[in-house]
Amino acid sequence: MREAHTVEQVRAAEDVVLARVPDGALMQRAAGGLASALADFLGRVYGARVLLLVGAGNNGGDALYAGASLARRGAQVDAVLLGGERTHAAGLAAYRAAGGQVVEPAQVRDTDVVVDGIVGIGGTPGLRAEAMAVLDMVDAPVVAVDVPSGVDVDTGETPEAHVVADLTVTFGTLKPCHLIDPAAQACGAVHLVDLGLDLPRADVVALQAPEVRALLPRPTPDAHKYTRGVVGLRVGSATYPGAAVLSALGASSGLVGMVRYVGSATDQVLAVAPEIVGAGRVQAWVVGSGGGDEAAEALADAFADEVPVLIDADGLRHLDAPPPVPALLTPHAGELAAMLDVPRDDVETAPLRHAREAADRFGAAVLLKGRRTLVAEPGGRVYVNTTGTPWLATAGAGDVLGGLCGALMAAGLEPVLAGAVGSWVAGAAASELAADGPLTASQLARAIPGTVRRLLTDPEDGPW
Ligand SMILES: NC(=O)C1=CN([C@@H]2O[C@H](COP(=O)(O)OP(=O)(O)OC[C@H]3O[C@@H](n4cnc5c(N)ncnc54)[C@H](OP(=O)(O)O)[C@@H]3O)[C@@H](O)[C@H]2O)[C@@H](O)CC1
Ligand SMILES: [K+]
Repeated sequence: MREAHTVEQVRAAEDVVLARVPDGALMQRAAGGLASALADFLGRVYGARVLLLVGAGNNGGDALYAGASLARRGAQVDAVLLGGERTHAAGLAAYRAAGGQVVEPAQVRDTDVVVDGIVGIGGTPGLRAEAMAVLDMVDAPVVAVDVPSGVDVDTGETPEAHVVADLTVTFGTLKPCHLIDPAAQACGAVHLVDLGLDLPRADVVALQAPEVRALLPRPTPDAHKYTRGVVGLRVGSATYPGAAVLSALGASSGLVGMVRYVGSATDQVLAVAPEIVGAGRVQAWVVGSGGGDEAAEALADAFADEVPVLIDADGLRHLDAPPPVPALLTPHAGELAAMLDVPRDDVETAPLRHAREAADRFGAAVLLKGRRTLVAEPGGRVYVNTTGTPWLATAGAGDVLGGLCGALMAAGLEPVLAGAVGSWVAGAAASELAADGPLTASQLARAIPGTVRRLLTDPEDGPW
């Protein structure tokens, strides 16, 4: 599992290590990792041109020590000191001793890479005018030190100007900005340098293949269809039968023993999945996708069964109070905005904050769909999904996801984990199917069993 810790958690863990290692040792470790990552990024060191943008704090110190290391190995390194007098003194001395040059902004030359050491976890969001001016002058790939300067580290928000990096080399642990959009998009690839920190439990995490594999329900040797769980679908409507079909395909990925369908699209559902049966006892309901005006009644019927419910799309419109059963709500940004009565733009610029707020307000797990889908539990953890491809932004993919997550709930996963595992599997299936090309929602649903099989047999070897 990848964990993202807050600035406060990182500082506390660093303090413990700083108290027991010699002065500067932690920064040397960080800068050593940064220098190696820069060497890998450049492909060569001798003769490579490197431009350091050095801010006033320790982030600039990291850049200077890494620059010194590259200069000693024959790189031509220039540094612009944006912090003036307050530049990290020991880092600057080491840098000069290694042959690194200090230049004025006006002297900035063509370079092979820009190293953003403007500001790290000690910064406030935004970039100051001088930093922006220098960034405007250069046209080269950017490697960010710890975080892309200017982003909000703890929330992943980008309220002001910020660096957009090709690679971010971070230290000790990830921070929320490395996982959560929109800041995550400004990080480029993320490389973590281990500092040996002893860190507490993180509130922002991203499941990886081994955890997903461990969480996936699988039949015991003596299983029968009822012990594996039965999921019920109250989705689709006369107007939107397709949503029922896609939800049914998502739920029929083989992860539960049986799927039931109750609604007005039975013929269409049976045409694609003849194993689906009608009304009866279930361990979880899926309500809402394409439900139109039928969704209100479907929701009330589902609640009456007192089993966990996944509520999507039209079902969310009828939710004005916390659901009376354990629930997973699966809005996209527009639906979440309506649930919280805020503009859609607010949700898109601050997805973490709004997913958490909705989870608290509705007392339910909230899965906010997006490039980086978030699954928040009330007052607790947020799971960030890192699988998937931009091609997954296609009509009906949400219906498939709803069916899949509902099946996982029926199989016994608690709502937040059903959301985290389901979104991981759907993203992984999309990547396997079409990392670089188009896919449709029905193709996605049909790809899920194969992805699950590969994950169960060889978790280290997928394209995830
Ligand atoms: N702790 C450790 O042991 C280790 C820490 N490590 C490294 O240290 C970094 C944290 O260093 P830090 O605490 O010195 O803060 P840092 O991020 O450099 O910035 C603070 C300075 O920036 C300024 N400033 C603020 N906002 C600004 C803005 N928008 N634009 C421009 N300037 C702005 C602010 O000054 P101000 O001008 O506001 O008075 C202040 O002087 C961390 O990210 C990692 O890289 C590693 O070496 C591993 C070991
Ligand atoms: K930085």
